[in-house]
Order: sequence, then structure tokens, then C-alpha cells
Amino acid sequence: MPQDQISTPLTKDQAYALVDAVMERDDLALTASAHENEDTGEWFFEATCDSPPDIKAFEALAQTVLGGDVNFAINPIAEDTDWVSRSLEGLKPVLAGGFYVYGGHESTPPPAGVIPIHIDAAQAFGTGHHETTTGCLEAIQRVLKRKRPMRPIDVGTGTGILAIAVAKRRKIPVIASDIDPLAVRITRENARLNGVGHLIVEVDAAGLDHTTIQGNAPYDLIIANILAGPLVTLSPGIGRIAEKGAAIILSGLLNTQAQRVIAAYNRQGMVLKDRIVRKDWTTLVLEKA
Ligand SMILES: C[S@@+](CC[C@H](N)C(=O)[O-])C[C@H]1O[C@@H](n2cnc3c(N)ncnc32)[C@H](O)[C@@H]1O
Repeated sequence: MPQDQISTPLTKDQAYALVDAVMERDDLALTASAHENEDTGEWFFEATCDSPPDIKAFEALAQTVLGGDVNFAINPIAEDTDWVSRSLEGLKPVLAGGFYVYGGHESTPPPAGVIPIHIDAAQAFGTGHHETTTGCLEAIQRVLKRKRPMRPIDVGTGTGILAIAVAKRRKIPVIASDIDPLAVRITRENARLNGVGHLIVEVDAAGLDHTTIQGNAPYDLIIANILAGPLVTLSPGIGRIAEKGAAIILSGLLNTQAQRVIAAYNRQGMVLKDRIVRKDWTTLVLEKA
């Protein structure tokens, strides 16, 4: 999945000019877009990349196109490989949404009243330390306070952390899908570790067309912590597999991208019910009308 995101506010014309220039440069391997924040009217240039970007080459191009220095924010989207491969020994437990996420090395028992989730992350995303994951755990708690979903799906499950959270809390089967076969395997191991191996149905799929995903539709709870771009791409498919009244939890988007994602989901008949902001990251809760 993309590692970094480059973003900066620009005028609309500048943003589109830079997008055009970036898309002509295959060597930069960037996916660029221009969009407007509908709340403020501000325009942004954004680009994501699958591997660490060549910032010097990008800045040289930006200087040529924009005719001067511009400060670009570079946001790491995922726990990158260095982060993941760092010893898990250093990871402290995380408390979010009434869930207590801890690694196998943790010797302190979980506090009273929480739902413990044992995650040994290895090479998949989702130790509970990223604001997008804690935002989703918080959103799951909020949704489960007012709804009792029976058919949940977690799209982009990573370590399986969110699917496991729902399975432990509701004691019902959860479909957990990921584009990455390694994440699917890690999810299976983590589900077993947490005593919900019998409840998690892992699916290795890039989109939502997989027979298991379609065969179990419609869903009354859909969780997807991916990224703004894929979330927008997936919005028609998510709209189709969501039943009326379904809760849809979306994360992986920067605060500046929230309006664009909300607009895409509005077009598919899903309306915003709640939002959680943690540092630069927004988690949305929508409902299928
Ligand atoms: C940010 S991680 C989220 C992991 C976990 N759900 C969490 O909240 O910590 C995003 C995951 O989505 C997966 N992914 C990316 N695009 C996807 C797609 N189109 N369909 C399914 N999974 C996808 C990635 O492989 C990655 O494991």
C-alpha cells in the first residue's frame, strides 16, 4: 500500500498544473490529484506513492511548474517497513474504544472492564498504534452502543485487529478481507490467538467482487481503514453491499480529504452520522439511507 502522501494547499490552477506535470513523469511513480475542501474552498495538491518518493526530483519538478519554492507536507500513511520490523518489544499497549490492544511480550494484565486484543503485528498494518486504527476502534464502540449488527465486514483488515474487535465484542462471524495475502495469513493467526478463529472468515481479494464477499452481502456493518483514494474508488461497491440502515466506518483519510470522501459516499446514498478526528486523521461513520 502507499507509504507516503505529499500534500500542499495551492490555487486550483497550480494544483491541476502540478498534477498534469507529475502524471507525465513515470519515473516519480506518484499518483497525483487536485481537490477542493468544500468547507473552506481551499484547493490542494496531493500525491501518493507505493514506495518512498524521490522528494528531490519531485521538488525540482514542482519548482519548475510553480516557479518558486513551496513547502510540501509529507505524511507517512502506513507504519512503514522500518517501523514494522522494529522490535515489537517496544510497543506499549493501546486503549481505544474500550479495547486494549497488546503485544505478546506484554506482562501487565489488561485493566478491568476492557476487551483485550492480542496482536503480534509482524509485517501487516494494525498494531493499534496508528490514529486511523484507534479512530476505528472508537467508532466501533460508538456504533455498537446503538446498533446490534449481525453481518459485519472489514475491508483492508491488515492484522485483523478491527474484525477481531467486532468478533470479540459481538461474538458473531466477521468477513475480513485484504488485498495482501500476507495480511490474510496474519489475520488468521491473530484470530486464533484471540479465541475467535472460528468467527473470522478471511478473504484474499483486491475489491468487493469476491464470491465470499458477494455471497454474504448485504452487510449491516462495513469497516474500511484504507486510504482516501481507494475508499473513493470502492464507494459504489460499498454502497451496493450495504443494506439500508447499515453503519459504514471509513478511515485512512487525512482531515483535508474528509470532505471528498463524504461527497463520494453521499453520491452512493450514504450519509454522515459521526466523525472522529485524531491528530491529522479522520474516521467517518456513515449510514446507508
Ligand atoms: C491502513 S491498513 C488498515 C489495517 C487495519 N484494518 C487497521 O485498521 O489497522 C489498510 C489495509 O488495507 C489493505 N488494502 C489496501 N487496498 C485494499 C483494497 N482495495 N481492498 C482490500 N484491502 C486493501 C492493505 O493491504 C492494508 O492491509
